[in-house]
Amino acid sequence: MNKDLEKYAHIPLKQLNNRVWRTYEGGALIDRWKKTSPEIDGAMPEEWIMSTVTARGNNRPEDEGLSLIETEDGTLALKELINSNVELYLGKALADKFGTTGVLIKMLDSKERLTVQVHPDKEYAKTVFNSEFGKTESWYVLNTREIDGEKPVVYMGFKKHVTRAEWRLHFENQNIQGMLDCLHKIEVKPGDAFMIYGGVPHAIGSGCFLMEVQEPTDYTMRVEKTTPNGLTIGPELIHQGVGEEKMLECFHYDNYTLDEALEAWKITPEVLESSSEFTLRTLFNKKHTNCFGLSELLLDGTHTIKGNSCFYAAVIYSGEGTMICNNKEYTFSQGDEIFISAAISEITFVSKEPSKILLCYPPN
Ligand SMILES: O=P(O)(O)OC[C@H]1O[C@@H](O)[C@@H](O)[C@@H](O)[C@@H]1O
Repeated sequence: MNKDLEKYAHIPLKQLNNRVWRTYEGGALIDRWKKTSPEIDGAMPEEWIMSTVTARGNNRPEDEGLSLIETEDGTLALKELINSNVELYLGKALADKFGTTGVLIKMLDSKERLTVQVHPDKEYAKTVFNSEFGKTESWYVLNTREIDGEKPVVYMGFKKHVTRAEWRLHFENQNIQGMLDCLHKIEVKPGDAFMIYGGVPHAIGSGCFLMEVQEPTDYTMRVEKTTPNGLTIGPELIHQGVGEEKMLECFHYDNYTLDEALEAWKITPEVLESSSEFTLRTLFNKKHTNCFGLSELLLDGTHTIKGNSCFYAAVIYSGEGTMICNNKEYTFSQGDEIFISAAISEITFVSKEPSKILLCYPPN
């Protein structure tokens, strides 16, 4: 424990940009959101937020994915700050239960379709990876673009006719169109929100800029050995070292009509509180999962957020203003990613321009 680092638990902490390599191309809309130019689609299509976990890629830097914070003591990993006093930063409940943040947040922008994939549920994660966390995730679509005339879509869930044997055959034959035809294809627009539980097959189509709040692991089982852009995916990234047979067991072979799929996974946001100065909406909450939460604050004035003894992250999607915290004033603006530790009992956000602030919560 480093006592000197405890002081940072009492101020809002802005993280440095934190782009991560993936197998798919994209990222121009992350540049646009960050107001950096030129806006470039490339191999770093994700921004990882409040990350205390590293990314799994081949021949990539060992600490890729870890969030860094600029402080008076220099640039420090968020993980190091938290470890200086886990209870102070994360809150007692989380400190006792996991000892880590328990959540990972990403901004993801796809120029090409991602590979068809699945993530572990908690049971698979425990038995196969000896991990407390699987990778249940959620998508909140923020912006879209049409790429090569293709409407933005996502794929999820097995259609009614799909069997385990058919899925295996498509994998063995690398029949990508066959795999895509097994899944429901859903056109998306900004504001759409989906839960993607561990075990559910899915793929994000091209042209989706979304926020993903998820369990904090990077376990992805991919069934495509070549990406749409022609990149070869090595065995390690196909099955994470557990072999193809075990990889195929990660899927839940449940079948859905399109209506059943939408009913199970598409979320309707609900207004929690509103006034002439703000609207607070919940997207993902206890009704959907206890792994994480996401709310959205639309601010045109002042609103105070009381702490509830756990940390959260405020991601500024648009707008600018000030935050008043422990009698000091700090600025916020579009593109900021702010860690607010459990030690902060309240923060007052005052907008200078109408602002959209995404509030991401840990497990509850
Ligand atoms: O398989 P690649 O292209 O690396 O993409 C992996 C990405 O897939 C998405 O569906 C999400 O699960 C992201 O959290 C993940 O980073």
